[in-house]
Amino acid sequence: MDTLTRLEATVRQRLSADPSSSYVAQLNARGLPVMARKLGEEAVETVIAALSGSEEELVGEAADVLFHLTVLLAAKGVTLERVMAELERREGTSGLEEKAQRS
Ligand SMILES: N=c1c2ncn([C@@H]3O[C@H](COP(=O)(O)OP(=O)(O)OP(=O)(O)O)[C@@H](O)[C@H]3O)c2ncn1[C@@H]1O[C@H](COP(=O)(O)O)[C@@H](O)[C@H]1O
Repeated sequence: MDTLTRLEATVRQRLSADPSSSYVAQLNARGLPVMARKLGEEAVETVIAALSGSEEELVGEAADVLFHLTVLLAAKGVTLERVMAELERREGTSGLEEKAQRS
């Protein structure tokens, strides 16, 4: 099992844990808007790290993005498997074709 899949399993368990002992449970108790805002904040911090931070900062912020994305998807009941299937579907297509299909 890869790291993200293990993280997803842990996050799914912790969503309903006691908020006093779990950050994921705390996020769940605070609700979807807070989870979404956290993901947005970490995305912005990743952009800043990419443009003006160190490689170490970029790695840390990218990990925070993946963590908060995993939490948001789990809270919405969307599996990583489904997201991966969407990426696999796109594998045979160039990014430009995908862009043209969307417009
Ligand atoms: N990978 C992570 C992970 N990455 C980042 N974070 C937390 O995400 C938060 C992001 O940092 P911020 O500075 O934005 O947040 P903050 O100011 O501390 O917190 P807020 O009050 O603003 O939410 C930090 O508190 C980090 O500790 C994580 N918390 C948990 N995990 C994983 O999730 C699992 C379950 O965690 P618990 O639910 O705490 O058991 C753990 O075993 C880890 O594997």
